[in-house]
Amino acid sequence: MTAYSTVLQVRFGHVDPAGIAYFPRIFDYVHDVFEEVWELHVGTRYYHLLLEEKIGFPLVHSEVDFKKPLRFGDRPIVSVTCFKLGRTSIGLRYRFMLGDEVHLEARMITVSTHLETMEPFPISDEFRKRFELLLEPGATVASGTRAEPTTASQRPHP
Ligand SMILES: CC(C)(COP(=O)(O)OP(=O)(O)OC[C@H]1O[C@@H](n2cnc3c(N)ncnc32)[C@H](O)[C@@H]1OP(=O)(O)O)[C@@H](O)C(=O)NCCC(=O)NCCSC(=O)c1cc(O)c2ccccc2c1O
Repeated sequence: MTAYSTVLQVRFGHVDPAGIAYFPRIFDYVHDVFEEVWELHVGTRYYHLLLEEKIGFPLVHSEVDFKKPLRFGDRPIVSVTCFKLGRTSIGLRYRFMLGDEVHLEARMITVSTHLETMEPFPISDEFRKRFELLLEPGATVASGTRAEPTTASQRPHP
C-alpha cells in the first residue's frame, strides 16, 4: 500500500481563542487534501470534474477522532489511504501527523454522483485504478470490481 502524503500549515486565522484549530476547519483541511488527491494522485482537477464533467463526490459519512490539538504554526503531514472502494463510494482515511504522533484521524465516505440529477453512479475504472493504489490491507472492496473483495473479519475499523 502507498499513501498519498502532503503537508498543511495551521495559519493564524485557523485557530480559536484557545489557539487550537477549530473543528470545522478540520473539515476544510480534509476537503483541501481531497481536492489535492484528485489533482496530484488521480490526475484530474476536482474543479474540472465538477464544472466540466458535472461529477461530484458528496460526503455521505464522516468520522473524526481528535487525539491531540493542532496549533498555529503546526505543519502536520497528512497521509491518505483508502479503507473502502465500493461500487459508487470511496472511503478515505486522513491521518494528521506531527512527528510520530497522530493528532487527528478522519474517515470520510464520498459517493460518485451525477451533479445534474444527484444520482450515484459507478466509479470509472480509470479512477478506481488510482484509488486501488491507496488501498489499505484488508480494505473493503466491492465485489465484481477490479480488486478482490475482503471478508468482514479482515476489515479494519472504518
Ligand atoms: C450522495 C447521494 C446522492 C447518494 O444517494 P443515496 O444515498 O440514495 O445512494 P445509495 O443509497 O445508492 O448509496 C450510494 C453509495 O453510498 C454509500 N452510502 C450511502 N450513505 C452512506 C452512509 N451514511 N455511510 C456510508 N456509506 C453510505 C452506499 O453504501 C453506496 O455505496 P456503494 O459503494 O456500495 O455503491 C445522497 O446520499 C446525498 O445527496 N446525500 C447528501 C450529501 C450531502 O449533502 N453531504 C453533506 C456535505 S456536502 C459535501 O460534502 C459535498 C462535497 C463535494 O465535494 C461536492 C461536490 C459536488 C457537489 C456536491 C458536493 C457536496 O455536497
